[in-house]
Amino acid sequence: MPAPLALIAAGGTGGHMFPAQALAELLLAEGWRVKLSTDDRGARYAGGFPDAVQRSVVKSATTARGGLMGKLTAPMKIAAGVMDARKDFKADRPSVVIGFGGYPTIPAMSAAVSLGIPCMIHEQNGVMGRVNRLFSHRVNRVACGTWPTDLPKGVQGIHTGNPVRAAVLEYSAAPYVPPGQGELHVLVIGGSQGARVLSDVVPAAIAGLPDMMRPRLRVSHQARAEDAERVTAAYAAAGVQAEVQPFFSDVPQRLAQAQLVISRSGASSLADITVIGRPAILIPYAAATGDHQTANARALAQSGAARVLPESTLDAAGLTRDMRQILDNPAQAMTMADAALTLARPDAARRLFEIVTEIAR
Ligand SMILES: CC(=O)N[C@H]1[C@@H](OP(=O)(O)OP(=O)(O)OC[C@H]2O[C@@H](n3ccc(=O)[nH]c3=O)[C@H](O)[C@@H]2O)O[C@H](CO)[C@@H](O)[C@@H]1O
Repeated sequence: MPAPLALIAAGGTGGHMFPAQALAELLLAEGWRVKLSTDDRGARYAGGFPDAVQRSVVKSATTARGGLMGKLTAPMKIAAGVMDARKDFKADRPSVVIGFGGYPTIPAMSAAVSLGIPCMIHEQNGVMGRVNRLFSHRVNRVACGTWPTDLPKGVQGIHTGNPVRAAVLEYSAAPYVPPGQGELHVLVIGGSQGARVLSDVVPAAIAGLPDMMRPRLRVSHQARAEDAERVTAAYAAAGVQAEVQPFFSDVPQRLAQAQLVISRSGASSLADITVIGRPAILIPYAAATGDHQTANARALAQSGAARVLPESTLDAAGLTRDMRQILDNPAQAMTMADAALTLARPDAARRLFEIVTEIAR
């Protein structure tokens, strides 16, 4: 008998793909076969998936954003995608279908529901996304990465946490070195696509730190390619050593080394920060659907793991003050790092796997 097949559907941003990758890694380790269904945008984030994961790139409704023509043709594209998925499922006979949200999951989730294949969704955020909402009443289980989560009426969620990649787990609860008299490592990350606001405000805030502190700083700043030059110049002008990249492939190591993290509050970024356990200043993306990044950050703020700065009141001087309160205060930094660890769910992938085995046919 061949090993059971799990069909994982995810797409759009890295935010949906990274937790999917974590579950795929565990399923393979447990002897399952895994197939990933995503669209061409999601496929750009599939590089980290193990080679053993089969890939299927679906026609997705993401093109619905492509102006009036895109909107008019979207229903047809979705219908064609569902038909393709139904055909594939009849041939592949997956034992279970797991959706991680995003438009590219519509074909797989629709096909699973209509063919009666056991299926579940994982919602990463503190407010459930549009596509997951569509299916939340029709799947066998709803797993939640953030807790509490704003779910549609009548939907019961199971708190699993957001699974993190194996590379993050390697540094799970790695000892924290609080800020002292030596080098001070600051990691600035904006999510899978970077964040312009961090490039606008963080270098200016760092330039406002005391003369005695700046030469000791070692900043890793993720900036969009188009912002990289001015960010690099701003750090150089402030006499601060900084590495500026559009995407750091070694974020887990950099997190482990950091005395302080400044970040958006995307679900996986927060999962990484809590699993490794580092103090953070969080700047939620105000335009995220349902303001879910503010909801994501709430538990960290309430437990004292992070300071949360709303974008509407963000300014360089205020950020400088918040940075100093952490970098000048090792005991406070240590307390924040410990509080982050109390929210960690390093076993999130395992919890998801348990639900998978419970519902699989
Ligand atoms: C702008 C936006 O709408 N973002 C959403 C998107 O997240 P988005 O894709 O922006 O970001 P997440 O924070 O969820 O994930 C980013 C991941 O990339 C890693 N990383 C980041 C920078 C870097 O240089 N290298 C690197 O490896 C982080 O450590 C993290 O593991 O989907 C998430 C899950 O639905 C949501 O919570 C976010 O609100």
